[in-house]
Amino acid sequence: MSTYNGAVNSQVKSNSRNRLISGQHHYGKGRNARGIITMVNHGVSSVNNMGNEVKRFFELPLQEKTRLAQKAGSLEGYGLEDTKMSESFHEGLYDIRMNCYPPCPEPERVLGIIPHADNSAITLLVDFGDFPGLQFLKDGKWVMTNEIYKAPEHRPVVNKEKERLSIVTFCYPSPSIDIGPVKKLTDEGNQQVYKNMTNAEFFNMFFNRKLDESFIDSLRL
Ligand SMILES: O=C(O)CCC(=O)C(=O)O
Ligand SMILES: [Fe+2]
Repeated sequence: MSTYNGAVNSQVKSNSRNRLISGQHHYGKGRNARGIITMVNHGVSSVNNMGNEVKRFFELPLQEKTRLAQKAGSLEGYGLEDTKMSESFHEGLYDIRMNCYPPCPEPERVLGIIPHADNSAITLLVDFGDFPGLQFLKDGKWVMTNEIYKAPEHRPVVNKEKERLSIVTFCYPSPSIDIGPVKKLTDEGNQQVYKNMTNAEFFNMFFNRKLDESFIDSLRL
């Protein structure tokens, strides 16, 4: 891990024999704590094949990629039907995104994915680049934990010469589940900061948010 422009760079480290976690990047304490974990030796041998398939996908003609792409307003894309998703996962929802960052001679001018904190409960990211391509900022906010644990804000960056691919899996709780600050945390003398709602209501608010206003502030009580 190294710092760059006030952000923290995290990259997959080379394996040592049987450790599962090669890097735990925690920064801040208590209310400011946040973290990113790098997993190795996980035994999921298909990960490299996935990388090759993603590479093949991004090499398809633009027309073909557009045909399969995510439709506006839908969480689904690349061949999955809405019903398939809910049938397959009774409890939670999983959303997979494949990203391709082609090299750019002027990386500082690339817009790409803007700095953000994911709205998923857990994000699993497989990184197929061999250079640090994901940066974490120090100011994210984690709604469900009453501001005590915060989602790290991050942004992918592009390289001048090399392409980078990633596969990101977002894990969400069931839409009918009630989310809100964990009771134990508000019982400990901390005032509840955010509203309770179902995960479906949270998503509805998220996708209908006003882009010129702070989304996190709209969730406050
Ligand atoms: O591809 C990456 O390194 C990060 C992508 C990301 O942050 C996202 O898809 O939410
Ligand atoms: Fe993200």
